[in-house]
Amino acid sequence: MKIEYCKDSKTALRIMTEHLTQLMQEKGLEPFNLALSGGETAKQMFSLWVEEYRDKIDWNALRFFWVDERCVPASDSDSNYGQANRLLFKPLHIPEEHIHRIKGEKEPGAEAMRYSWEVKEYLPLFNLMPTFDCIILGIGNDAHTASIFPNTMELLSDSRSYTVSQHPASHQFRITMTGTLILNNSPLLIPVFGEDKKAVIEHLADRFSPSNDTPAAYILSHAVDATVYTTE
Ligand SMILES: O=C1O[C@H](COP(=O)(O)O)[C@@H](O)[C@H](O)[C@H]1O
Repeated sequence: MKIEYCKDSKTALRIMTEHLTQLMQEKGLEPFNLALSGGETAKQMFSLWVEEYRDKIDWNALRFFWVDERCVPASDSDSNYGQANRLLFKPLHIPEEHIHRIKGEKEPGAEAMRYSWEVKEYLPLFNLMPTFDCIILGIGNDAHTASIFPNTMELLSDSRSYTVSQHPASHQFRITMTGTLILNNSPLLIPVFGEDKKAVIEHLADRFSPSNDTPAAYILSHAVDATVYTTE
């Protein structure tokens, strides 16, 4: 695991995006299967991509999938897909057939199974499980990642690809990629910023242990190729 300390969040997102374009160039062949996260960090990233990367990324080569989704309709301001659609896909005219969304409006258990199948159908397999060309992960101020929270640690080693989770405070249902799929040989790019995350960031380099037993610590300790982009 590497940590890149940058002077501000925009610089961190630019360096992360250069890493993404390098991965795209290395793969060469289309399509490039990218899993997106949601939340505030993703909003900043989408705005930057539209402002500065409109002509610098081969958008047509990308196929978009999600790390997690809140179980709400796409029109809800909480929807991770809705946010990406408004801030990225519409401004860049991304074709609908390149977007593989999790349907947050459907019954969560059935949708988690359906999406696991959709991902399996489109992606190459590694260790009999789908593998993405890149996963952009987020980390919350409680050290959750994807929608795997400190009280749903069992989802880190769940053998399914996607399953149902629940936010510990709001009790909102979520559909999340499991730790097993996150760790299935995909490069992980992880932008993490903000005053409210300072305490989490301080522990990012620490190994997963009984005294550091958070979802983020588990993923970062087990990943073969993970880079965190943060501020000084
Ligand atoms: O709820 C979520 O939170 C995490 C972190 O989001 P942020 O707002 O702290 O940037 C995000 O990665 C995840 O996709 C989202 O559903």
